[in-house]
Amino acid sequence: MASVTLPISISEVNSLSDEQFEAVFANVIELWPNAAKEVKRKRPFQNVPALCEAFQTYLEDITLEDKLTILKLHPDLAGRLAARGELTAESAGEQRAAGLEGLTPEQKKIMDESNQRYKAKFDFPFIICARENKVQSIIEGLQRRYSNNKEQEITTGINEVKKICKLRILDIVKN
Ligand SMILES: NC(=O)N[C@H]1NC(=O)NC1=O
Repeated sequence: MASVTLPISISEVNSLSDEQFEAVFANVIELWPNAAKEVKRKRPFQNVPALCEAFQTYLEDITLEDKLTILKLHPDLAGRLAARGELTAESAGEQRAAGLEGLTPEQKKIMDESNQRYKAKFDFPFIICARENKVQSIIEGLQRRYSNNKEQEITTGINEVKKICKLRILDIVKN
């Protein structure tokens, strides 16, 4: 497969082979290449917003089971994978942008405890679009959203996945 040099334009997106499209958009939803397999069939796209919209619609239309699987594929923020350097490149960049690499020991303890408590209640990790937040708003979100019910948190989590997805697409395709 010919490699693709990023970023690309929307007309280049429309001209990619199916295989190239799947490879380029494989991780716009964390560790969920199935989305690109579906969305490639919706080509051609008029513009970048239409491409983003197709991924958002995909996320709305999948089964509850797939939504839960997607939520569970996300790494904890400032968690074990981050400490081991085992995040995807995308997630590592997002966590860095939010300032999560520079937590004080006290903030790290709060994050660890709050992440654990959240996961014990909902059975999936706390998800927030890190690039639209900073350490303080992430910690506040973790604590505030803990009091929601599971249905609310599935909806909120998937909405955050949509924001993460859109920013990842905008890193790939120039507007
Ligand atoms: N847990 C969680 O929110 N993880 C994600 N958030 C984000 O912006 N990138 C991620 O991997």
